[in-house]
Amino acid sequence: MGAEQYRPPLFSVAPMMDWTDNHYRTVARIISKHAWLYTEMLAAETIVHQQGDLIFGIFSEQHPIVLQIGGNNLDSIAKATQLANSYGYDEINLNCGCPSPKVAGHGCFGVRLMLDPKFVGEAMSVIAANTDVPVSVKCRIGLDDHDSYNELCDFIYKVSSLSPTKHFIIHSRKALLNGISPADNRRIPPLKYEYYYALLRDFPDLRFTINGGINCVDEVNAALREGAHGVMVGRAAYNYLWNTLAHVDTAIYGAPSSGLTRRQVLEQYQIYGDAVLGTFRE
Ligand SMILES: Cc1cc2nc3c(=O)[nH]c(=O)nc-3n(C[C@H](O)[C@H](O)[C@H](O)COP(=O)(O)O)c2cc1C
Repeated sequence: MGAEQYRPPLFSVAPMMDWTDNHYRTVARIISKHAWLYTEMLAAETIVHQQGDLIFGIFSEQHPIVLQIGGNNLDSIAKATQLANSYGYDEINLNCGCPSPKVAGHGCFGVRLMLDPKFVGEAMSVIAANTDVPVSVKCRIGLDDHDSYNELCDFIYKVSSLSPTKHFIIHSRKALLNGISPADNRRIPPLKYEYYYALLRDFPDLRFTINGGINCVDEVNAALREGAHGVMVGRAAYNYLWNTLAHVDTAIYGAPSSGLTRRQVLEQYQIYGDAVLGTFRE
């Protein structure tokens, strides 16, 4: 699909390990019908090992929903994508941004993949060959000393020319692989939105979602007015779930909001909870 036909989500909730799980996504979807929801990163090897409901675990209607895969083994990535097919994800995303020592350290994937754009191109081609839905990459603007705008352009250029990837989500700070914690890696390296906006200018045929430090619907709208193709919100969509999501449908999509009160949201979540409990045999 060419980028001209492909429209990235205007608003999305970021993948967040242990946070954007099935339960979070269920509540988020009750509040907003339009926000795109990303799963936590699921390692390709884990998907292949566990297979099926245990790992994907979508019990409620959560569309539009994007599966984020992590990994560096092409066979596992291919198999994980095939296994995901019957769960009807709306897009498949590859994690090229995680700095955690387990992932980018001895796992050698996550943000470490930014050093090997050729491999990312191959991985994205493998994902695209095994799914019918659009594919995307979520990355940082660089890592350690590899933090020049030229290096970021080189990554985007190679991945997009070697694969059908037309959509990149840019967490607009670099990662530091010097042993600082993942939480500090979301706080210490400064945000450089100028890199993001330069990509919009320099790659007009691609689509870019901005991410990092965007904390409320007003700031989402401001980024869209600046020309962002899409805006992804992470921590604020979790820590201030109601404030962030209750107004998204009207403010961003111009659609009626769910109009539900907090109590009604909780009641609907309870119905879902009861349905899940009903699936367990005593
Ligand atoms: C608890 C937590 C877990 C995260 N897990 C992931 C993940 O699995 N995959 C990923 O690409 N990013 C992950 N991130 C990073 C977010 O997706 C996002 O890029 C980052 O928080 C910056 O956006 P924000 O400033 O809006 O929070 C995680 C962030 C947090 C806070």
